[in-house]
Amino acid sequence: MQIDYYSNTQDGHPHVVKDGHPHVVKDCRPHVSTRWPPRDGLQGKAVVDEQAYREGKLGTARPAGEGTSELINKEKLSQGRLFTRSFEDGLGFEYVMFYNDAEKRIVCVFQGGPHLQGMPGFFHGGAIATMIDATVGMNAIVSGGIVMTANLNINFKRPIPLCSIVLINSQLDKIEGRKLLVSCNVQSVDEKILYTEATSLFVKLNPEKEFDIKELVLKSAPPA
Ligand SMILES: CCCCCCCCCCCCCCCC(=O)SCCNC(=O)CCNC(=O)[C@H](O)C(C)(C)COP(=O)(O)OP(=O)(O)OC[C@H]1O[C@@H](n2cnc3c(N)ncnc32)[C@H](O)[C@@H]1OP(=O)(O)O
Repeated sequence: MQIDYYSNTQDGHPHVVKDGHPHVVKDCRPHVSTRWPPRDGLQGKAVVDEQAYREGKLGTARPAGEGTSELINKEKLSQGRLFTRSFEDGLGFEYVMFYNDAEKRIVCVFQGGPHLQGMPGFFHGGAIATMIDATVGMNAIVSGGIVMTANLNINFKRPIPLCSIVLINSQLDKIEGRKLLVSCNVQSVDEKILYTEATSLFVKLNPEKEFDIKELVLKSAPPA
């Protein structure tokens, strides 16, 4: 068995496991300790300035002493959790993903809980969008490495009943340089109802940049 992206599967981090054919992507438990951004076990180029992160400087808009407020303080950052793993068991996002490496696609079996309600009795559109982003995002990550969502287009065709089980079928369509185009649909388990369709664009973070995530945080800081 080969473990990608995260070498430590005991620490509560999400991780990707390649396990023969089809490859299986498992998002590990317990979700309550899942943290983002990842700090341990990330293979390859670090995207976070570890020292700055530990010292709580990562989210500082400007160097201390210039009278600027902290964007994100160390304590709050340390409480970070993967959004889809931030609910109590059964109340939020319950899912497992199966990755087929040969076909570059993921099937996600998703059962949302009652805290994802929008219109009474149906899922909130944002919850559906989150699960779509997580699935196409994982497809892009396992296909291309560290990426961020640049564009996500969703057509909601039918409301999805709360607590029902659905399939999210995701497919890598094209890679153009740093851009990965991934499409997906959401269907009932018997594949008779098409609930949602989506297309997405993911961009691989620029390898020329030294601190990608840090730079993004700093760029996003509101004016002092
Ligand atoms: C790592 C291990 C993880 C392991 C597991 C982790 C946990 C499990 C996670 C599950 C998966 C969750 C997945 C969620 C992922 C998010 O939700 S990410 C959060 C939402 N996204 C964001 O906040 C991104 C905000 N945007 C940005 O930071 C920047 O715009 C980007 C996307 C990084 C791109 O910036 P850049 O690197 O400077 O790229 P840039 O040079 O501007 O553009 C590159 C190319 O893309 C094109 N492009 C860029 N944006 C667009 C756009 N919106 N439309 C069209 N084209 C565009 C450009 O035109 C350009 O094209 P070419 O000229 O090359 O043909």
